[in-house]
Amino acid sequence: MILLLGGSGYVGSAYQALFQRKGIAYRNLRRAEVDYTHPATLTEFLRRERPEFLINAAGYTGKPNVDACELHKTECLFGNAVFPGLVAQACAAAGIPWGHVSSGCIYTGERPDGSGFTETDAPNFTFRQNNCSFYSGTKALGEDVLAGAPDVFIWRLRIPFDHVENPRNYLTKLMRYPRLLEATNSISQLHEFVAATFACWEQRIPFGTYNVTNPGRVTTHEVVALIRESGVCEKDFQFFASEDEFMHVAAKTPRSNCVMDSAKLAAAGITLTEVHTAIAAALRSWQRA
Ligand SMILES: NC(=O)C1=CN([C@@H]2O[C@H](COP(=O)(O)OP(=O)(O)OC[C@H]3O[C@@H](n4cnc5c(N)ncnc54)[C@H](OP(=O)(O)O)[C@@H]3O)[C@@H](O)[C@H]2O)C=CC1
Ligand SMILES: Cc1cn([C@H]2C[C@H](O)[C@@H](COP(=O)(O)OP(=O)(O)O[C@H]3O[C@@H](C)C(=O)[C@@H](O)[C@H]3O)O2)c(=O)[nH]c1=O
Repeated sequence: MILLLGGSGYVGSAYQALFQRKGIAYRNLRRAEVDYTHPATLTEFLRRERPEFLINAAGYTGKPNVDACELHKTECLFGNAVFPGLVAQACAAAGIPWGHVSSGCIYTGERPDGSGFTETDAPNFTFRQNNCSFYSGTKALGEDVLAGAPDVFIWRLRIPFDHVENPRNYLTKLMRYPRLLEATNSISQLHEFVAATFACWEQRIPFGTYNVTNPGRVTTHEVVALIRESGVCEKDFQFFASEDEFMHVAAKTPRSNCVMDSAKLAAAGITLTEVHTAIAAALRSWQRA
């Protein structure tokens, strides 16, 4: 049995859909049922139920976006930085291997030579640099807390999108925001992300940190062009003149926009679709809410 934490959330729901499609036995544990954020409760549960693998898709994101984390710092720090450490302790005590959903939003920009950040590059959008949102700072701390933990995958998801209209879906966001920020990003097709991360366990690739983004990079203008070509939304998309204007008008805290390199995962034999192709495919099978 696979134990899923946070399975009722946006990312967790995609894991549930994957397991149901593949006929994999899993259990979605909810805090309301068993308070898995309480260390002794989680350890006891793991020792009793003995899942073969645990996926931590629980965390604090802020809704509708990370701006909300600036107002809920205690929950954000606990959910993203303290809680992963508690899961690590419980899994180590019970001898359960596991995977943690982290975020690529602990980077900004690209490498000095223009290439994407690899897993060996230190995050540069963190409390250490004092340039980040509270959310990104806590996600980077969560990775710090897990440094050296045994038998854990750290999977970096970035700005998820798929074919289903949803306020959390990047494509929906771009269609609904009154004005857009021009940026270059590596992003993750949500269903490819959950399939690729579970494949890490199924194929028993080495534990460690993996960037799980669709290969390549895409600009906001390119995504908008794909949306318009698809016919899903033909509105006249408006852009901010600069990041300063975006920060002044639409955001409370800086956003991570960054390019990531997913070659480590590919070298382990797990591949995702090239990013423009994946966006076009999502738009081709677009499902309205
Ligand atoms: N959505 C995104 O854009 C991205 C998300 N991520 C990461 O993926 C993980 C899941 O995100 P997402 O699915 O969007 O989040 P959601 O808010 O949709 O779901 C998170 C789930 O986590 C559980 N949970 C446990 N502790 C907390 C807490 N302190 N605060 C809030 N929820 C908690 C809840 O489940 P219950 O109460 O039922 O147990 C909740 O349903 C997070 O770690 C996030 O940082 C990474 C990159 C991008
Ligand atoms: C608010 C806003 C954002 N944007 C841009 C900024 C950025 O490039 C992109 C996403 O910004 P948002 O504010 O929607 O999303 P944000 O909350 O920053 O999204 C993040 O959520 C957390 C949970 C993560 O871990 C990230 O990977 C990412 O998905 O949209 C606009 O173009 N216009 C807007 O009005």
